[in-house]
Amino acid sequence: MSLRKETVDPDLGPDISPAPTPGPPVPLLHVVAVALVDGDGRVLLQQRPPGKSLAGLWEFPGGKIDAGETPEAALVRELEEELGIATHASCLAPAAFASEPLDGKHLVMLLYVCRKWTGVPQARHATALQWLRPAQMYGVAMPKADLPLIGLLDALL
Ligand SMILES: Nc1nc2c([nH]c(=O)n2[C@@H]2O[C@H](COP(=O)(O)OP(=O)(O)OP(=O)(O)O)[C@@H](O)[C@H]2O)c(=O)[nH]1
Repeated sequence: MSLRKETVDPDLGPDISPAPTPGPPVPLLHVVAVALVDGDGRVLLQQRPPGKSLAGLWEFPGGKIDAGETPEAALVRELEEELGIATHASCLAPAAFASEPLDGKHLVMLLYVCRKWTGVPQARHATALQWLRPAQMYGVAMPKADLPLIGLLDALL
């Protein structure tokens, strides 16, 4: 027996979303990432290195949030580790998020925008770096979770 109440909102119409299916809980993978924006409105992408999952794809710098870490602290740490640049939590503006199944888990990725940092980004972990305007990202090979973020950045920046 379905416990769902069948309602028809006159403005929204019937709720046609599938009933939630009971199943094992899905582990969430909490990730932070950033659109670093330069003075010309271009955003930094880095290429995932061979040997890592999704190798060869272009992504926003960032990584997993460690246990006990705030998202902002994780991003400041990742930017130092991956690119050798320094920024502050106060320079990270929440912008968008991605939610996508990934390798048996469910990725929840918080995307920030940052326009202020010190140092010149270096590819310490990535194969390569490139600066692109959001409109130029539509043809770039990026992780599936990132694709809805391109249009959002295009509208935002
Ligand atoms: N940084 C980043 N990760 C992304 C993006 N899109 C996306 O699906 N991911 C996924 O989010 C996860 C981030 O993990 P990661 O492996 O980069 O994290 P990490 O730097 O902590 O690496 P490590 O655990 O190997 O040390 C990966 O599964 C990656 O594929 C993105 O735009 N940026």
